[in-house]
Amino acid sequence: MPTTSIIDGSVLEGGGQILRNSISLSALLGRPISIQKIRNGRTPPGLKNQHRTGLVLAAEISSAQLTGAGTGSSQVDFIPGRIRPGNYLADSITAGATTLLLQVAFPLLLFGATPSTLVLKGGTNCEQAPQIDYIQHVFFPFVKKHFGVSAELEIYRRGYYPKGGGEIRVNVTPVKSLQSFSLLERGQVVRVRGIAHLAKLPGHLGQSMVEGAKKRLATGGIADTIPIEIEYKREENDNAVGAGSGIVLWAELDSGGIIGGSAVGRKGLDATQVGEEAAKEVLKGLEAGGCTDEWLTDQIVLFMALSQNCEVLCGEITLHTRTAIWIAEQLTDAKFEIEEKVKGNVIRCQGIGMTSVD
Ligand SMILES: Nc1ncnc2c1ncn2[C@@H]1O[C@H](COP(=O)(O)OP(=O)(O)OP(=O)(O)O)[C@@H](O)[C@H]1O
Repeated sequence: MPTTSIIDGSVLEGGGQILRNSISLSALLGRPISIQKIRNGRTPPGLKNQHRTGLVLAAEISSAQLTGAGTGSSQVDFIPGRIRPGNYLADSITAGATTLLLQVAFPLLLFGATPSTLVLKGGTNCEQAPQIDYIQHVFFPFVKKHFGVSAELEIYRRGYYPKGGGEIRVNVTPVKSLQSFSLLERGQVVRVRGIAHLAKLPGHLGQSMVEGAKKRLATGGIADTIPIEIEYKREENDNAVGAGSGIVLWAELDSGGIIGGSAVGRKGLDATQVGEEAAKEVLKGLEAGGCTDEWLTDQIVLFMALSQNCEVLCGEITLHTRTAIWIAEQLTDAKFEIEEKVKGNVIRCQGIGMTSVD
């Protein structure tokens, strides 16, 4: 058996991402790990329900021996076995983000021998996590186009904070290996698209989010020759557990890049402001000069490490991105390099060229 790698969960961002990325890599490489000082950068530290659910799901998929994964725990040990593709269900019970459950499980199923299906229950549109529409319209299109992966996502029911109760289904088609790519020109904005969604709230709030977003995009420099297409959708009352709202926008670049921005409705913030907030994020992402926004950048690091040779012009390099790079370099032989440009930053990765075993 390979020796156990010790991962310090308090390093850099010190949050849940360290767990998810290191568990995914451990399972894919068949390398036992012990993660210590879990979420030491957060208050309170230790495992929350969402993280625990993700760990259990990853352990199921990779036939792993998982110990210490109780709520609040500061150390888990994970001894991975064989990755078994199949149909999996995970329920965070709370409004814990389904998208973060996906983040830990998706890379494993991508390298399975046969297709898999994930049914994930919990929050679909929460703060501090990608909204499900971000995964559908920013993350998946990007990884499909550039890494050559294939996945279909259906949103059955939206789940908002605090009740959760959402449900998504993801069909994953496995790959033999990930494509390499070079994306060094930001290019021009072709169009901005978006979705405003709400449940158990008056329908006009959807319209206000759209108006707020459009107005802010226009005053923020999106030329009136660039199409802005934002739809809004109100869930049927019996198709949502709790009330909630939000909006996800994305600017499509002719280079193949995508810049997302989003906001979730909350008390004290009117719907127009929710739309404006999401638009401001897109404008900030565009201003940063990259082909990826700050969140997409940290989310593709693991894929870059598993691919052979990638380089991408990114916007802001966040602590999340630096953390993802740190984990990848701890657990794999991938080598990353960041080059600061006048506008944006190029991340280059000499990856490990992972191939599926079967
Ligand atoms: N607005 C957003 N749009 C897209 N992705 C987001 C957004 N906010 C956060 N994310 C993504 O969600 C992930 C959050 O990681 P983080 O370590 O903060 O996780 P966490 O499990 O919520 O843990 P913690 O509670 O420890 O912060 C990152 O991959 C980040 O890119």
